[in-house]
Amino acid sequence: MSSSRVLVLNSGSSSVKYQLLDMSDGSRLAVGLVERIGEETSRLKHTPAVGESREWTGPIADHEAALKAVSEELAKDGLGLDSPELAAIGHRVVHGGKHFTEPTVIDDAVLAEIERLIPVAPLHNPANLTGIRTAQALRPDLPQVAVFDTAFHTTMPESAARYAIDVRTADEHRIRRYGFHGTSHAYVSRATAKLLGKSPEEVNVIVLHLGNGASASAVRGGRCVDTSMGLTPLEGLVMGTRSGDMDPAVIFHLMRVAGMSTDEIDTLLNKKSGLIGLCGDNDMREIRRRVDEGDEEAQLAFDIYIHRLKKYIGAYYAVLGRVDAVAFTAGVGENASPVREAAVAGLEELGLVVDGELNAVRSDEPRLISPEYARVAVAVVPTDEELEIATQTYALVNGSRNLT
Ligand SMILES: Nc1ncnc2c1ncn2[C@@H]1O[C@H](COP(=O)(O)OP(=O)(O)O)[C@@H](O)[C@H]1O
Ligand SMILES: CC(=O)OP(=O)(O)O
Ligand SMILES: [Mg+2]
Repeated sequence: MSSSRVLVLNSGSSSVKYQLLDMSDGSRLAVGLVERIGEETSRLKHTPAVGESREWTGPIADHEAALKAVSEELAKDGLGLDSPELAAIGHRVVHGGKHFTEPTVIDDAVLAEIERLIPVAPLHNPANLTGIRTAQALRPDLPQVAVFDTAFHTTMPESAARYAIDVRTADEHRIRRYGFHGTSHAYVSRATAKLLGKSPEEVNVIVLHLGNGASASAVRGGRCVDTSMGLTPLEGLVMGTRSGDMDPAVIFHLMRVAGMSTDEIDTLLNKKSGLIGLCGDNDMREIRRRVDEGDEEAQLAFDIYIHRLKKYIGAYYAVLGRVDAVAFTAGVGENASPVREAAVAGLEELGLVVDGELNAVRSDEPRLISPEYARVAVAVVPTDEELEIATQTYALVNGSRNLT
């Protein structure tokens, strides 16, 4: 029997997203999500390609229990992890440091390196590790592949990757800018070139990945030359719950003047800042609803979000020199037309214009939202991290690296 199926696991801090794909034709056999892991009201939603979606709510204590529940759901559709048709399991791993520039078959040394990087990705790498270990226990015979968020950004020049701090201290503690969401930036920059009818080598693209976590990247001819996240996924844009850029002296001030501990400040900046810290909501739908009702707190949060986004568009325009396209992606970028409109408003002199009618269209397809005359294409390009992880995983276990 041919084995062309790949299971992709994207384990987040309190969720697991998964997809089972048949790589002979790229079709999805099942997709699903377990959220609120560790709470009493964990929720599993499983959607097979054939048949109805199933939902289940109840306590799922940890990522190990979540994966076992996923495996049971798959088995009900005859798609269990014991299937001989499964070729490999692909895992999203958020922090791969400087070392991992390519998808990698996981062995003990790879696991040890992912574990060593926990201090710089405390929300993400532990969940990724549990996902890998549980999957290994269920199918010890199968290749398990790690696809790193950081890999696409390893092409950044030193001038973009280094912080201007003492070189010896930085080297000793491996402090540099790694960047994240790389799988999405890679996929979306290639899909944007395709939308323009060009090859990735021919185009310069600014990718704006705006989900709950958010990051921007500058991609020159298919290679990342700068990105907004740094040592950890805290730097850069305003996010759902993370502050993004700020004067690092804010931290000393909070320690000295507010008497806060390191852990308290970590929680403040990662979980209680960004949109939720500014207005109490981190969901852009809710923020726009409040803005439309004249809520000033929500309006200010929106304005701060847009101001930062616009600064990065300008910065990456300057880094690239010539820009062929600006691509919006992820939950906010794909759905929130007011964010897209506001982010490029006033940038006509840079060749950036959004057409109101095109921007209002709702679709799952990659599409242009700039008028034909515009010098720079503005596009909405849905990301598909799971498909990209499956493609890279399958290519690696099959010995070919041809990505489309
Ligand atoms: N229709 C919509 N309008 C505005 N924002 C949306 C819409 N749908 C989703 N979002 C935003 O997308 C976010 C989630 O994006 P997603 O890319 O799934 O993030 P993550 O992978 O980080 O969980 C939500 O927090 C919400 O703010
Ligand atoms: C790296 C990162 O921020 O990921 P996510 O958006 O999934 O939290
Ligand atoms: Mg995401």
